[in-house]
This record gives sequence, C-alpha cells and structure tokens, in this order.
Amino acid sequence: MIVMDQGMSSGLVVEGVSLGYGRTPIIRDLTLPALRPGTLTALIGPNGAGKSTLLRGLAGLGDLTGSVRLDGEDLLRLPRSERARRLGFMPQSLPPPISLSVLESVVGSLRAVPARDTGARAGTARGSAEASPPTAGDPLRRAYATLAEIGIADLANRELSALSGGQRQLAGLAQAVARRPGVLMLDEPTSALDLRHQTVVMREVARLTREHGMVTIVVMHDIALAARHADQVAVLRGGALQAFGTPREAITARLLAEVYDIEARVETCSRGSLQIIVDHAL
Ligand SMILES: Nc1ncnc2c1ncn2[C@@H]1O[C@H](COP(=O)(O)OP(=O)(O)OP(=O)(O)O)[C@@H](O)[C@H]1O
Repeated sequence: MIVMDQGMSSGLVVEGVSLGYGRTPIIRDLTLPALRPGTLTALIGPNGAGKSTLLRGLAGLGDLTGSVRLDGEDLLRLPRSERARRLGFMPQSLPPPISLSVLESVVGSLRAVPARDTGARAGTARGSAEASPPTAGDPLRRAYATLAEIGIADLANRELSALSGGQRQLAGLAQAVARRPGVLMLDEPTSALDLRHQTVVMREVARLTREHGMVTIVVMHDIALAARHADQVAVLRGGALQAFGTPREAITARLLAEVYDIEARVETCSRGSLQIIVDHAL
C-alpha cells in the first residue's frame, strides 16, 4: 500500500525524462506538471515532435531515463508485469487482423492483465446491441460493457480480420480501456474514425477517465477535438514541452505560429467551443 506523505503527489509525475533511438536523442530532459487522476491530457504537436516516442517510453517501450511516478510509486523500478498492471497503452498501429472476434480480443486483454478495481460501478451497456449480451464471467461482462460504451457492441462477434481500419481501431481502444488502468495512454485513437465515432470515442474516454480516476494521455492532431474533451493540453515540439495548460490557456494563435508554422485564428464558436481556423502556412 502506498501511504501519501507531503513529498508524494497523487497522479502521474514525469520529471527529467530523456529518450531516443540509438544515439539520437528525441526527448530531452522533459518534465510535465503533475497529471491528476480523473483528468485527460491531450498531447499535441507537429509531425516528428516526439509524441509517440514519449508515450511509448512511458509505456515501458524504449530506454527512458528520468523519473516517472504514479501515486508516489516509481514506475521505472517496477518489474515489467507490475508496470503493465498500472498502464494501458494503445499504439498508433492498428491491432493485427487476427482470427479472433472483437469480444474475444477484449476478453483476452483482460485475462492477460486483469482489470483494476476502481471502486466505480462497472460500465453499463448502452447503444445498439445486435450480439446477445453475455450472461456469465466478469471479464466477459466487462468486455461486452466496454464495447457497448464505445458504441461497437454490434461488432462483438465479428472477426478482427474482417473489420475496416476504423472498426479495428475501435476494437484496439476497447482492449486498452476495458482494464481501467491507472494510466491510460492512447496514440491517435481517432485517426481512422469518422466524425461521429471521433466524438463518441473522445466523450467516452473522457467520461471513463473521470469515472475511474484514470490519468489519461491522448496523442492527437485535431486541436479543436482536443480542446473540446481534454482537461489540459501538453504541446510538444522538437522533443521539448512548448506549452501546458487548459485548452484556452495553451492554444493561442501565437503558439500555433511558433509550433506549427501556420497563421491561424483561435475563435470561440456560438456554442462556446474553441475553433481553429487555419489561414495559411508560414
Ligand atoms: N524506430 C525509430 N528509429 C529511429 N528514429 C525514430 C524511430 N521512430 C521515430 N523516430 C524519429 O523520432 C522522431 C520523433 O518521432 P515520433 O514518432 O515520436 O513523432 P510524433 O510526434 O509522434 O510524430 P507524428 O505526429 O508524425 O506521429 C522523428 O524524428 C522520427 O523520425
């Protein structure tokens, strides 16, 4: 059990981390403000900024140095299996098109690393459900509920190998989300999705993050979508943190010019959400 003292803070604390490939450094001495449980952080920045490298490093893939603590516990010193229990990672690549049904793949991921007991009520199935709901077994129930939450209960019995790219991305998301890990890391989870699924996925990820007290980090390129669903935004360029704050604090026309080399306007629409209007590339 972890006992909090004044030197420990709850949530994810990333301090002085560095990481690269071979001798090429990509992330250099990066420190993030503490990421609190129940909050969603959008990690944005231009192509090649190091977003995936950072996420993969935090997930234990790569030789990351520095300090990464979750609720005061040093994640880098934990055995791999223990670290895996605390972290959920969905990479940028789609899950392989293997001969497993979507439901079986989510159950498999739950059996490999059991779900964290967050004390919150297990997700209730919503949305259309063409497949019959399962009647027994906690992993099965949890897996099915997760598919319903992200709106793909109708895909439960379809084989991964017979899905479209976007459908496979949703199945991969279900595998990562079902476990309710302490830290949930998603690398561009909406890149293959249509407009409705982008919105549903971000809404549900934000809801599950709050409900289960997860620290969620989502790499994304759609800044307006990030602004709508994220509690805070971390902006990366050249492996370094350029800005961090609430979407309104962090996303400014000046930042977009500096980080993306574009002239853009950041405006508030009639319903109050941030919109980015790109005028031209600089
Ligand atoms: N396996 C690898 N070996 C060597 N260099 C790599 C490898 N993967 C990525 N890089 C380099 O590391 C840098 C950061 O790449 P990374 O994929 O982390 O960027 P990103 O911000 O996620 O970009 P994108 O938005 O294009 O996905 C880039 O210069 C890239 O070429």
